[in-house]
Amino acid sequence: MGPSLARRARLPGTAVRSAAVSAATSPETPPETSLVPPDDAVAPVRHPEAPAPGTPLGAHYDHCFGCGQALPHGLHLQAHAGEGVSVTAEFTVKPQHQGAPGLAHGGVLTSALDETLGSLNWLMHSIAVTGRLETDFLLPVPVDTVLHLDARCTAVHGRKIYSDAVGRIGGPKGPIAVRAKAVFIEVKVEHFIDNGRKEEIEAAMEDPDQVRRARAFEVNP
Ligand SMILES: CCCCCCCC(=O)SCCNC(=O)CCNC(=O)[C@H](O)C(C)(C)COP(=O)(O)OP(=O)(O)OC[C@H]1O[C@@H](n2cnc3c(N)ncnc32)[C@H](O)[C@@H]1OP(=O)(O)O
Repeated sequence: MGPSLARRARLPGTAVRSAAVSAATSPETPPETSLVPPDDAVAPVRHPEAPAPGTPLGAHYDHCFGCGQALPHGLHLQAHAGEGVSVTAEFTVKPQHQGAPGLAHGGVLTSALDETLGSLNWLMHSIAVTGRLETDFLLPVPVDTVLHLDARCTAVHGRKIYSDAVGRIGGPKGPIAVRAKAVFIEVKVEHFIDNGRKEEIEAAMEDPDQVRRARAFEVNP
């Protein structure tokens, strides 16, 4: 039998060293923004026309990796509006989401958290993108598991929207398998129009369904 992973000798050249130059402190890279809201941050405000608690939010864009139904390998995450600025969501881990054999890939779990956190913006009628997202992986998540996600916005400071989320397994009250904190940054719709690939932007803007067209960019009609 081979050595256990823990006992395996370190490969040549893989000794842990501290980086000589930190990308975060190089002149071109802005410093990391804290995930803790500053003291003068304000409470998030639920938009008066936000969907009532319990309402399914549906997919904001058919081709979204997180919630779209058009991608067979996507997460097909189903989110529901909660009280205040909160959402719940479910994501079932499928074989195409594996990292280690039979277990969900960590990046996929982070995507599920990102998508759930992103849908909070719909309740505030703001358009925002993920600026920073930090995930703690607490339990392995096997294939076929339903991940029960719960996200809430905690504070707003200028364009910065602070939020956190947990993902539980074994039921909505089960143990926390993953949790995340995030800062989303409010943007204008031009963020997508100017940066997205032309084909998809044009197709989304030509959608005759006004709500679907608006939701592709999470802009409330
Ligand atoms: C339609 C919705 C789909 C939802 C899908 C799920 C969510 C996603 O995955 S979105 C995709 C992933 N995210 C991205 O692609 C974003 C890429 N980044 C960018 O485009 C830009 O860096 C962007 C827009 C975040 C910020 O750029 P810019 O508008 O120039 O911001 P800038 O004026 O420098 O900063 C504004 C504030 O935000 C803060 N900030 C900027 N970037 C970040 C960041 N990455 N992390 C944390 N804070 C940040 C700044 O410190 C500043 O704070 P303060 O007002 O206190 O000084």
